Formats: sequence, structure tokens, C-alpha cells
Amino acid sequence: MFTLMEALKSLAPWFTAAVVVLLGPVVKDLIPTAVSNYLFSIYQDYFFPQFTVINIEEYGDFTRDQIYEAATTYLRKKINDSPKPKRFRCRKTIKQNKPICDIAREEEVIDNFGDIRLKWKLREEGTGNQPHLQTLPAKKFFELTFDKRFEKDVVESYLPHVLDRAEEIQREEKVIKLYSLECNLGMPVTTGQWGSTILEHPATFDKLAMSPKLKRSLKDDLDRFVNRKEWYKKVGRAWKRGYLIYGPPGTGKSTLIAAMANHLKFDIYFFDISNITSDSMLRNILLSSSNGSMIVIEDIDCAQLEKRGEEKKDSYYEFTLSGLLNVMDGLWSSCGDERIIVFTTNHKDLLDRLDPALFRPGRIDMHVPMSYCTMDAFKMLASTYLDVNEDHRLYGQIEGLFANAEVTPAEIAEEFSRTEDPDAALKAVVEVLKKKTKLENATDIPYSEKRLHFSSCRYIRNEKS
Ligand SMILES: Nc1ncnc2c1ncn2[C@@H]1O[C@H](COP(=O)(O)OP(=O)(O)OP(=O)(O)O)[C@@H](O)[C@H]1O
Repeated sequence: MFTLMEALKSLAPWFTAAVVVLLGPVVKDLIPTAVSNYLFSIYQDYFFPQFTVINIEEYGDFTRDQIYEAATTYLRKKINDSPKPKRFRCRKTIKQNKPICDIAREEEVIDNFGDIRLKWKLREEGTGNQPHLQTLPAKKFFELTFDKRFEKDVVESYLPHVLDRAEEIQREEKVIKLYSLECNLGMPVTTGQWGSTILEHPATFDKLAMSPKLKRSLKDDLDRFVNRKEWYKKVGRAWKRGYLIYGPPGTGKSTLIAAMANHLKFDIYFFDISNITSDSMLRNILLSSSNGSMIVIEDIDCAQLEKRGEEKKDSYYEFTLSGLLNVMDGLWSSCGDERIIVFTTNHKDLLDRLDPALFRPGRIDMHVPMSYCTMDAFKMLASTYLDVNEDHRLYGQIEGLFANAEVTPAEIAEEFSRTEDPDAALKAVVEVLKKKTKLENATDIPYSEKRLHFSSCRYIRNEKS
């Protein structure tokens, strides 16, 4: 529909001609030239704006252009959130839960940024009728048109805004992936090629049963880390952070890793250190991990990592501690991407045999103990599994039993999964705790059988025995 302003604009050329013919000589005598030129330029800018067109091409120097990619994401969100253009294209893969709609070729999307009105159009330039070029793919680019007066604002403020917003959207929409050497079906682990699957682990910090204080400080630490890109650059440090998560089996180490990945929207690269046969294999697999990822090395206590200077030259395992440290310092320092490394162990006491250099700040920045169930953690699990949010009459008894028996959150979770009746579930926990208390107090059972500290160092131990 024609607005009043558009109607006036369409009459403007006729109006201008009339003014020039009728009033031109009078105006020339009455108004100084400089003033009349100024007024005329305002009039012209308003009714006959001059446009600037910026072309943003898909490829520059053989790599996909960052602004083009950001614009695709930014406009996708625009057309999903606002009235869509007449034509757009949608696609969906089996793993996506909703269709993704993109701007179609030759279609326009209007955006407003402060006082600036911008028009985006996706164009494609074919190879025309030049037969020698016809095998080349068509060149795609965005045409961004706006009032010439805003050139500086568009380049200095609007385009950076598009880049920032696209990064935010990508983070929000990111599908988290779990990479593993074992996932690479059909390929032997020793090729060092990652296979991946979508991580659909529902763990979140809210549902995690652990000390509330520790949980808060870990969450704050992660948030501070991801928001400090400029700080790391300023102080000349690699943008990486290391965590050591330790605790007995079933205390939630893997659940915590999934919660960290979900919180940061980081991919997880998981590998069993006993599959790494050489430093070069380690370097290659770490180099092929992406930015914004968490590298998880489980059961570090099982690693064949001799202390520096004590490496055996003839060892089958050419993978050494120095190799690991070199990769952690060298590789990550040079690529400038944000990375987190997480080591886990069930036996922190066994780490003494590893070089302390591995655990100094800068390599491992935070130690995270995961413990047997405490009363706070127990209440959290009762709230998650059974919706018990008030104090329960059995809580006093359970707290008393916790003083003499060690039970993991996994064992409690298992009891809570058996029934939805809170009274029955809590009674079952009381029974488990009583049994454990008897076991702990019994004198005729060897210590090793009292604790189910089964070793996770499967490969190494078996090999040695
Ligand atoms: N702290 C916890 N908070 C919530 N759930 C937990 C916690 N610890 C364990 N669980 C529950 O127990 C299950 C097993 O826990 P998880 O695999 O995370 O333990 P783990 O310490 O990594 O064990 P392992 O050392 O044997 O790998 C989880 O799927 C989860 O349901």
C-alpha cells in the first residue's frame, strides 16, 4: 500500500521542476548561494537519497567469508522471528528438531538498525554464456543496500553487530557433539580419526547433586573463562583452562562433564588414554578438535606417563608425559581457540606417581572433588527424582546413617528410580544405609571387600599382570 510519504516522494520530481522554474530567479536574488545550496542538499538527501551497495561474497581467498556466514545465520533468525519474505527456503535433517529457513535467492529482507534502514538480498551470479567457465559453481553474494549517508555507521557498527549477533545465535542453536575415537565405526582406533554423535545428555548443573558452594564456584569459573577472551589476549596467555575431577565411581564425574558441556555449549572430545600409542597420534587428534571444545581424558591415573626425564626409550607406549605437556602448552597456545581440558580419576592418591608438572596451575587450574552423598546432595536428588521439596520425616534417620556409611549418588539415584512413591524410596535408602553400616562395622570382612573400589585401570593392570 502506498503511504502518504511515498506518494509525496513520487510527486517530488514534478514539484522540484515547478519550484526551479517559478521560484528559481527570486530565490537566487534573496538567499545567499551557500545557504540555498545547503537547503537544497538537505532536500535532495531526503527525497532523492543516494544508495550505497556493499557486496558480501561467499568465498574470499578460497575460504568461506566470515561476514557472509554470519549474515546467513543473522538473516535466518530474522526471517524466523519476523514476517517472512514472500519466498524463502526451508530444510531439516533427521537430527534437527525443527526446520531451518533461509532467505531465498533474489528475495529481500529489510532490517532496521537505529535510524538506518537496510535491505539484504541474496544474489547469485552465474557464469553467463562463457562456455569455459560453465563448470564453475555460481558465485553467491549478499547485496546490502542502504542510504549513502550511513556508510561509516554500517561498516563500523552494523556489520560488527551482525557478526556478534550471529555468534550468539550459533551458540544458542548449537547441537553439542560427542567425539570419540571409538565412535568412528569401521575404523580402527589407532587411526586417530574422530567419530561423532549428538550429545543428548540431559545433565544440568541444577540437577547435579554436589556441594552447592563447589557447584557455584565451578559455574562461575567456567563463565569467567568463556567471557575473558580479551583478557587472555591482553596478558598473553593461551585461552584454555584445565580441570581435574576426582572421586570414587558413581559420584557423578561423567554427569558433571555433560553438565559443563551443556552449560557452555561445548563439544566433548573424549578419549581413553590407553588407546594413544604415540605423542604424534595425540598431537594429531588434538589438532583436529574444534574451537569451543572440551577434551576429556578419563582415568589419568591409568596412564603410562613416566615422570619427565624417566621416559623409557624402548617402551611400546611412545606416548609420554612430556608429549602431553608439549601439546597442552604448544598446540593450544598457538591456535588461540577456547579450549578446556578435563582429567578424571577415581584415585587421586595414585596421581603422586605422575609428574607434578602436569597438575600445576596453568595446566590444571581447578581441582573438583566429587564425594560420596552428603545430606545436601541427597536432598537435591530427592527433589529431582521424587519431587520431595520439604523436609521428610525420614531425613533425620538418614542423616544419622550417613555418618557411618558411604553411599554414592549413583546408588541413591538407582534406589529412587525404582519407585515413584517417596515414602517407599526413602525407606529403601534407609535399608541400603543400614546394610552398609553393618558392613563397615564388621570386623571379619577384609577391608578390600568392604569398599567397592573396583579398579578402572583395566588395560594397564591386565597387561601388567
Ligand atoms: N552427583 C550426582 N548428581 C546427580 N546424579 C548422579 C550423581 N552422581 C551419580 N549420579 C547418577 O549416577 C549415574 C552414574 O554416575 P556417573 O557415571 O556420572 O559417575 P562417575 O563418577 O562418572 O562414575 P565412573 O567413575 O564409574 O565413571 C548417573 O547417570 C547419574 O544418574
